[in-house]
Amino acid sequence: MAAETGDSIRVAVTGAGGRMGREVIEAASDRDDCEVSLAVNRSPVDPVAGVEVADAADLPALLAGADPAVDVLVDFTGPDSSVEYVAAAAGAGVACVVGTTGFDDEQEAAIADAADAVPVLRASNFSRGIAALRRAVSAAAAALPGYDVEVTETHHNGKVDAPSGTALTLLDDIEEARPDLDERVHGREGDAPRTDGEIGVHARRAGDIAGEHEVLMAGDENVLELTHRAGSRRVFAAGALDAAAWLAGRDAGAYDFTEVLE
Ligand SMILES: NC(=O)C1=CN([C@@H]2O[C@H](COP(=O)(O)OP(=O)(O)OC[C@H]3O[C@@H](n4cnc5c(N)ncnc54)[C@H](OP(=O)(O)O)[C@@H]3O)[C@@H](O)[C@H]2O)C=CC1
Ligand SMILES: O=C(O)C1=N[C@H](C(=O)O)C[C@H](O)C1
Repeated sequence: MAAETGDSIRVAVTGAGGRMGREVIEAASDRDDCEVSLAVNRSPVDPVAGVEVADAADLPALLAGADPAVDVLVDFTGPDSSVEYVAAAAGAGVACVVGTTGFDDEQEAAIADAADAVPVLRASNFSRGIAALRRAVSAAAAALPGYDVEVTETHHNGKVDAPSGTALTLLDDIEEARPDLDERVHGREGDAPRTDGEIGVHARRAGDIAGEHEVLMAGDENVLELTHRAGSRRVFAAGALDAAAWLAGRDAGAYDFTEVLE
């Protein structure tokens, strides 16, 4: 793998005109282990950090004709487009790092199918801090049976999906540690007393907040608040490129970001 051999991997970026696409391209320009050899976007955009951005409709042909070949595609777009881009990469034998969130079950399955053909690493959050938060939340949930749990996420006012993919991942972790918690209640209004088995879920949208996640656990006169704040989107771009360098050259299959951090 690049990190072990010292070689630089060739990365294709989809959504190159987006918040994260731009961050990934800019972050890659400061690294020795990867270079962006292909960037695409649905709508026309000017070059990003000196990288020309092609029409996303041409991605299959561009991947097939790339010489040298692209090693890893990095995708931070939207669910319907992400499925298309990952299928194009799989068809071209290109590994995929997928950061897009908001997939429905059918779209999740389509992304998973690509792992039959190429290495696929999908993560709702590419920050090391959230990986640490997940471990802390799982341990706390297991250590505090019967406690009430609430999850709150806060993001910039341009975020489309709610709750965040990270919040959904945290909810999965909590429910695995606390099987008695089996109902997700999204917001509250009117006459809405807490019921047994529920986890409250809240999504806030404001300013250009990169991403904050808080898990509250309360019971027996104890209150536990576990919180992660991303200082900027650079955190996620760095993690995604770390994942790309780690994934390049591996066998086809589904991989997890926690493996990259080991
Ligand atoms: N896993 C992680 O660590 C992180 C994940 N994310 C996720 O990445 C995704 C993109 O976030 P962000 O960069 O802020 O979004 P933006 O809206 O800023 O960018 C989206 C980019 O993808 C393109 N795009 C292609 N298809 C779609 C589609 N169906 N819907 C929306 N955009 C599309 C857009 O092109 P065009 O402009 O032509 O529409 C745009 O260039 C989100 O799902 C977000 O949750 C974000 C940060 C970290
Ligand atoms: O849309 C964003 O910005 C982010 N989305 C991801 C999510 O939905 O969890 C990750 C991060 O919180 C930023």
